[in-house]
Amino acid sequence: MKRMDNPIYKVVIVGASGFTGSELARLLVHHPAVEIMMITSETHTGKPFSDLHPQFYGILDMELVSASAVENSKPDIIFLALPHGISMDFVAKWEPLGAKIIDLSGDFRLSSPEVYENWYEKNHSYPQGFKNAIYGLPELNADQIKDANLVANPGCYPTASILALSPLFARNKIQKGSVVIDAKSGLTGAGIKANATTHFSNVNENFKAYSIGSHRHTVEIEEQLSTLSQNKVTLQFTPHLLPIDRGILVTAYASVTEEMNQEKLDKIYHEFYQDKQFIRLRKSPPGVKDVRGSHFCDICPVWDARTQRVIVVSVIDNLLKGAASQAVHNMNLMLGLSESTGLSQIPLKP
Ligand SMILES: NC(=O)C1=CN([C@@H]2O[C@H](COP(=O)(O)OP(=O)(O)OC[C@H]3O[C@@H](n4cnc5c(N)ncnc54)[C@H](OP(=O)(O)O)[C@@H]3O)[C@@H](O)[C@H]2O)C=CC1
Ligand SMILES: CC(=O)N[C@@H](CCC(=O)OP(=O)(O)O)C(=O)O
Repeated sequence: MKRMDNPIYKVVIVGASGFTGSELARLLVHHPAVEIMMITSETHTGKPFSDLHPQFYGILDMELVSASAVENSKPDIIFLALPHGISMDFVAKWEPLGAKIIDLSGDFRLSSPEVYENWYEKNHSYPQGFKNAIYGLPELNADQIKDANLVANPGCYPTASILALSPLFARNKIQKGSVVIDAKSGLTGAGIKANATTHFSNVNENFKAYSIGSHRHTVEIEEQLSTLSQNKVTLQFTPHLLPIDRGILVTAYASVTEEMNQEKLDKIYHEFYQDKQFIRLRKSPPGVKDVRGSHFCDICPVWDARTQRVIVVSVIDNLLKGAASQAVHNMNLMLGLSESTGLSQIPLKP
């Protein structure tokens, strides 16, 4: 039920036929301060949304329209749930419309077009966009997000990795060059289109690393942790593909710059996240099902006295805290709403 005493903001989901687009719809359909005014797809224009995503049958049967219809629609918020390399053209075209734009792709997450072109190995068609884009990780950037007109929603692996290590980097407790991030993602991280890598028989009962030493999320994590610590951070990041639908589990390893013990480590994490309602600090290592379907990031920092290293485990749902619910959190901040509006889902377990 929409609250009629609140303004109802009009939102558009561009790329609603995909995984993050459909998760955005699931969150926004019951969000008390917004109305979904338009959902777009180029491939499925004219079809009811619930034909593509039958979980919405009788709930959101609205027809998908071409993205070109956005120009005449005067939305307040535009979510771009599009592949990187595609979003940038829509941002360039639609910034003058005056709507606030939340881009779920990687097109504006990095510090400059040059860094983007280096890691994404393609030209950037709208370098001017970098000037206005704010990195949309609410736990670190809430104040800037509130005033932003263009938010670059973080990548899924970077969300889990940055949140796992931020308390230590913010206090400059990490020894230079010591960080190793071992990350595992469920298959929906690869988007809705099947390919050889995501073919059932290549994934089922299988488990493998990919993009070793070269994944584009490496630089996204490095840049954010460098900004936080005001020191240039270089780290190793290795993603793996898990034979599950959704969920990311990160295990991060690091050496520290001063004497440490478990109590001290816990204190650092509790102080850093004390007012962050979607971060849950855990005493035992969390599993991906502990956060599935929710906006939570569960984190368990452990001091390994034998090796004198920190081991931090963090889990998120890649489609939610790693994408759609993070985008809604950003929207709440941009509209001056309570941060948790529409984000109170309890994780789905078993
Ligand atoms: N999946 C995840 O866990 C995460 C994804 N992201 C990012 O979010 C974005 C969306 O991801 P996801 O939902 O998984 O992707 P999907 O592949 O599931 O969906 C992307 C949608 O974009 C639309 N699209 C593709 N090309 C074009 C085009 N040229 N013009 C207009 N629309 C187009 C497609 O719709 P149609 O063909 O119907 O037009 C498609 O449904 C990506 O940038 C991704 O990297 C970020 C964090 C996590
Ligand atoms: C499992 C899987 O394939 N994951 C994707 C990352 C998903 C994501 O967040 O990608 P963007 O930065 O493009 O938004 C990958 O490794 O490319």
